[in-house]
Formats: sequence, structure tokens, C-alpha cells
Amino acid sequence: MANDDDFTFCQVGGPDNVDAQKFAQDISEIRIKDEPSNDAGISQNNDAPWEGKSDSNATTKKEGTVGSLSFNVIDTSPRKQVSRTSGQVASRDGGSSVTVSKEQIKPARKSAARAKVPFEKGYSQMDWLKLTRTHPDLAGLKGQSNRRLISINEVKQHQNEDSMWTVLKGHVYNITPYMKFHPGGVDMLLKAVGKDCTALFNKYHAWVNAEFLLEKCLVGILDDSK
Ligand code: HEM
Repeated sequence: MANDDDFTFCQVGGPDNVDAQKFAQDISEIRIKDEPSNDAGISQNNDAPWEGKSDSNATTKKEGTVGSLSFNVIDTSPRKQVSRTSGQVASRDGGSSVTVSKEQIKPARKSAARAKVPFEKGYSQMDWLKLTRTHPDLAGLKGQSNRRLISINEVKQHQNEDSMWTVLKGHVYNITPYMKFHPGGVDMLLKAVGKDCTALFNKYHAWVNAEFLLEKCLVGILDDSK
């Protein structure tokens, strides 16, 4: 829209947006002659930048003119999950401005099958945090520094029940004590033993803060010079 008088704002609900809501209501009855009309005289459009593209999240967009002004009203009323943000919207001719908040529709998270394993009594994430705070040597360092450079060959040697090491994001961890606490189960975590598990880790849960969870299991830094 090249017209200098064009402006766009959102129609929203909520007690703190009475002005914007009233304004939106006042103009919501306006129809556009040339536009092919549907039942409500509303043109469906999904091109607002904060919209999701799925049908369930569809928003309505009304366009029209008042005097020399043309406008869009984008109704983003919540269908499902929403988050709120707020901001200032002003007409481009420098005229009055209204503070509105827009209902931002989050795309629903894809329902990938989750394979979380019910934890055994005493092996919840809370139990793990307690253990990391109280155990004197979870990594099994026996006084050695955890800044030591460790080769991948040395990591490969730690694949037995008593000592299971893995590499994650350049850090070498002794994950033996974490095994039964892993929410994805022991079998899954066993796939990490003796190798660099960064790709696997990111595939399943890149969001997990392993640096924090495994802080006390750090045995050294991967020496990738060889
Ligand atoms: C080595 C460090 C790892 C840590 C600290 C870790 C930690 C976690 C945590 C905290 C969760 C719960 C996630 C949530 O509730 O959102 C989880 C779940 C899970 N993890 Fe791991 N994990 C590790 C490695 C791995 C590896 C290597 C695999 C695959 C081979 C794996 C597979 C899974 C699966 C399948 C789940 C359950 C599904 C899910 O929550 O989405 N994890 N892990």
C-alpha cells in the first residue's frame, strides 16, 4: 500500500485496550464495494507477519476507507494458545497514536512422539540435582583437573559399567552416575557411551541444558587436535 494515509492496527480484547477495541468496533461494519464478499463481508487473509499459517489459527482481515484514510483491521482473536505483546501503532501522517497489544498466535508445537521413560523412585530430575549438590566426586576425578585435554581414543576406552564417558559439545563427561536419571531412559543414553553424542543429543532435545545438568560429571575437554 503506497498511500501515505494507510495504517494498520490490531483488534484485540482485554480491559487495558478499551480505546483500540472501541475504534476497531466502530469501523468493523464498513464494507468494501469492489471486493468479492463472503458471508460476513470479510476478506480472509493470512499474511500478517505474526500469524501462524495453519487453518486453525486463521485470522480475519478487513480493509476499507474512511475519508482519505484507508485501513486494515486484523482480527487476531485467540483461537488456541496465544501470547501477548504490546506496542504503539501510529498513523503514518503523524497523527494520533493508539497503544494496542496484539494477540500473537503461536504455532502449536508439532506433536512428535515423546518417549520419556517414567523414572524409578529416587531417580527424578530433582533427585539428580540433589545428588549433584551433595556428591563429592560424581565425575570420578579423584583429584584430577577437569580441564584436562582428553583424546577421543581415551573416551572410547570408557565403555564399561563402572565408567561410561561421552563427548558433548566439546566436553567430555562421565555419564555413569546420570544413567538412571536420564528421562529418555538408560537404553537411549547408552547410545552416547564411548563417542561424541552431540548430533544425537541435538536430534532429540537440543533445548536441554546439559552443561548445567552434567556440570559435576565433567572430566575434561575433548582434544580435537588429532
Ligand atoms: C548426554 C547427555 C544427555 C542429557 C544430559 C540428556 C538429558 C535429557 C533430559 C533432561 C530429557 C528430558 C527432556 C524434556 O523433558 O524436555 C531427556 C529426554 C530424552 N532424551 Fe536425553 N539426554 C542426553 C543424551 C541423550 C541421547 C544421546 C539420546 C539419544 C540417543 C537421548 C534421548 C532422549 C530421549 C528419547 C528423551 C525423551 C524424549 C523427550 O523428552 O523428548 N538423550 N534427555
